[in-house]
Amino acid sequence: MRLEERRQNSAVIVARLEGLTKRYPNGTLAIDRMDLTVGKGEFVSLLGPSGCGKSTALYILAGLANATAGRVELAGDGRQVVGAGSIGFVFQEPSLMPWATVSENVALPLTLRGSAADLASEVIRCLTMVGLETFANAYPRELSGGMKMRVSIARALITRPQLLLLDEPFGALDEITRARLHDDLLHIWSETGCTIVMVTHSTTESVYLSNRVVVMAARPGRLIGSVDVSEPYPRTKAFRLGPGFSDHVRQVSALMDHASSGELI
Ligand SMILES: Nc1ncnc2c1ncn2[C@@H]1O[C@H](COP(=O)(O)OP(=O)(O)OP(=O)(O)O)[C@@H](O)[C@H]1O
Repeated sequence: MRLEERRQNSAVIVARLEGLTKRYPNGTLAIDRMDLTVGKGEFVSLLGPSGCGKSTALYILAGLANATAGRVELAGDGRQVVGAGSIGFVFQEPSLMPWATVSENVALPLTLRGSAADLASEVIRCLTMVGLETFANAYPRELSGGMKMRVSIARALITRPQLLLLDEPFGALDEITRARLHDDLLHIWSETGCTIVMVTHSTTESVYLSNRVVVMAARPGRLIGSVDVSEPYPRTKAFRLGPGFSDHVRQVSALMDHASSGELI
């Protein structure tokens, strides 16, 4: 999808959280009245110190956890239920079935749904997007950490989601693998036109990838500010080395300092 089209689309709302509050049964107030609107085609990062409720917010957005109070709207149509299939989720760990091949792992969401039509070609389409088409018959034990994460991303893409949610997907990877996956994720975002919300701990990662970085603070988990990364795509190594990148990293770091002030680390 072209940038201009993305800008027009971002007026269309894909997800909206209003007054989102989550209290766990043990009394922990994980999120306190969080408001967030995500426009179609956006790449939004949720950043904040450990325990500020990033994953909880993402799980609620995905329909994998319930809010205690507040509203979750998806696709801007006022529905409060998550439309299964229009959301893809990438977990922190690749969480692959060790006894199944790469293809079988990627096919899982469609297999569970019982929709077998075009299964093989859909699997190849997704494996090609992550550069693993020649590993279709391999087993997870034969793959590196980065390749396992690629399989996990391919599995999330198999339902052609409008909204792709990623929970700190690159935290365990080395720097070079991480940088490659950043570029591949941006390519997938551009090719599919999907909307992305990603949880991360990394200020630089959030600035490199996103058009908007939303910063949260802990105890209670809440939103404290956001930075629009108004730098053009495609983003390349030149962007990482340029002044636009460091300016935005400074802005996000200032919010992170604010988010972490008074925290015990
Ligand atoms: N199932 C649970 N029961 C009780 N408390 C929980 C549960 N899950 C998370 N919490 C607490 O809720 C708060 C928010 O947790 P969450 O995992 O959403 O934060 P996070 O920002 O994603 O953290 P991290 O960056 O460390 O993954 C934390 O204080 C955490 O201990």
